[in-house]
Amino acid sequence: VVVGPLAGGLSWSCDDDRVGYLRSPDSFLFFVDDRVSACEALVFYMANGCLDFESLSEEWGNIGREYCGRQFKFSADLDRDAISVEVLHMSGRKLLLQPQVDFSNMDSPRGKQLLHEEVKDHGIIFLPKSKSLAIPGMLLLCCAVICPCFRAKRKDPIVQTSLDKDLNLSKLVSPSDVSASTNKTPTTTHKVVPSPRFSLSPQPNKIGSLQLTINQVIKATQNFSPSLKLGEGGFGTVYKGVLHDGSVVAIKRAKKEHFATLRDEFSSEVELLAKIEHRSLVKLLGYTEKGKERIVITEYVPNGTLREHLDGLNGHILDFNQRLEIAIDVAHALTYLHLYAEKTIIHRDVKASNILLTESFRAKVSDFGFARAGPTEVDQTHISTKVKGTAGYLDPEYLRTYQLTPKSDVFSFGILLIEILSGRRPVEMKRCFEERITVRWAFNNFNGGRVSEVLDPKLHEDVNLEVVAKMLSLAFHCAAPTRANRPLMKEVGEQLWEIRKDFGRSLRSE
Ligand SMILES: Nc1ncnc2c1ncn2[C@@H]1O[C@H](COP(=O)(O)OP(=O)(O)OP(=O)(O)O)[C@@H](O)[C@H]1O
Repeated sequence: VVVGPLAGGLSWSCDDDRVGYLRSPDSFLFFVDDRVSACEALVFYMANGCLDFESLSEEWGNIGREYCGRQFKFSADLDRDAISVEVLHMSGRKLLLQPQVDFSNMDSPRGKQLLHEEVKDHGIIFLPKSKSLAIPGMLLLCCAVICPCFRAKRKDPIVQTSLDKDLNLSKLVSPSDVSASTNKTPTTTHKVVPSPRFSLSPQPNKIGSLQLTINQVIKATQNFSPSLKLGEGGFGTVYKGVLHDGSVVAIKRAKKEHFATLRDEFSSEVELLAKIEHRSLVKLLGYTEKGKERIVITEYVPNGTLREHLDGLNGHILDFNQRLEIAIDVAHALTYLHLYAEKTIIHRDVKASNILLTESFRAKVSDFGFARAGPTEVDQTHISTKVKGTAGYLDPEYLRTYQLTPKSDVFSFGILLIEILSGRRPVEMKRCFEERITVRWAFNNFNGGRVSEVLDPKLHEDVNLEVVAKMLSLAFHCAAPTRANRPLMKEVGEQLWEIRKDFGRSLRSE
């Protein structure tokens, strides 16, 4: 990705790369061959201590250069053994690029935490110069740049088939499915301590509030009538069911032919669903098993999937406000799963076709077939498990290391946010090469100041572009290649709330 040295410039080594740069009293220019990866490269080299810190002296302080459509200001703080990179304001994107992390008191516990955690925020990246932070070489960069293509090559992403079902990816599946690990990696810092605050554990012998016999299920679905079929997923077929009291439910029937392999997923879904209760999560109502039938009964959500609505299949185009509300609902649902359920729950398959919409276009996250309980011990940073999820939404770090944390959901959410804004699927193979990987295409447009290009052309309204830019910026933050650089889901929700306020203000000032 990085080529150099430049004519008349300098260069240094970073793993296998030679990093070229030019510097003058007032400029600092990296030379890379790919605009998209340039910022990632910069962050990567800094994170790995590959910048030539030794030659970094006072004279290097406060030098800047417009770069990637942004203005980076480098400041060496040799006393603190650290370097900061500040993104300066650019016209038109002032708010977006405002520093969001206050480093004024680096001696505070939070300051120390930042110093040691290698935190990147929108406005400032503050990195210790210690090389102990070294992250496995170019893999990180590859994840940022190549990984979307990597996924696309393996599976036609238009099909959006779950990886677990994708034979091409079976090689990626770790033999150790459930081995919890307490191994720490230098980049893993957010420990998840589950709070029992909203524990809603059912009786062990009674899952859900609705106990139906198989015969009642057959009656409710008119013997699994095709006319009541709502859809089909990897684990089974979903039917609309009408109970004797007239209430409507969704009934998911496991496919018999895959029953043996699906048993785990089904029971995982049932166990996890039974423990959660949130308005933006599809509620488990009951579970029935008899012989080779496994039936999950959930709340019926009547208005189709988010993906269908983005495609305009229901004859209705979601307006910007509805899209923002949907993003907020999903963020809240995931925050609940990560923080407030009895155990930390990682959904692992956040995508537009797993977001169901109510009649008033509020979102409910569904499909817990891949969901896993997250780390349970305080010093446990991740669990090691098979890679499961859907091509295009998969966290590259999880794909590479098999280490699962709630940040994998954050990555998928970032991809989903771009999907919500653009209407495009994460990978669209029928488009020209530059536009196939939606996150990359969006990032290019964003950096080129062409925010409006990213907006779904089906949206027939004038949306304040600063609001769109903020949402995009948040999406890219979520989809950072390494989990340490992603926000927590709770923070994502908080930022979306702020964006909603801005959006409201922008409407009032029109
Ligand atoms: N609770 C529900 N209410 C209404 N419709 C539902 C409900 N659950 C699922 N559906 C419909 O059934 C379809 C299949 O759902 P399911 O969760 O089994 O699979 P999927 O998420 O589409 O695919 P996969 O499981 O392979 O990722 C959904 O796309 C949706 O249209």
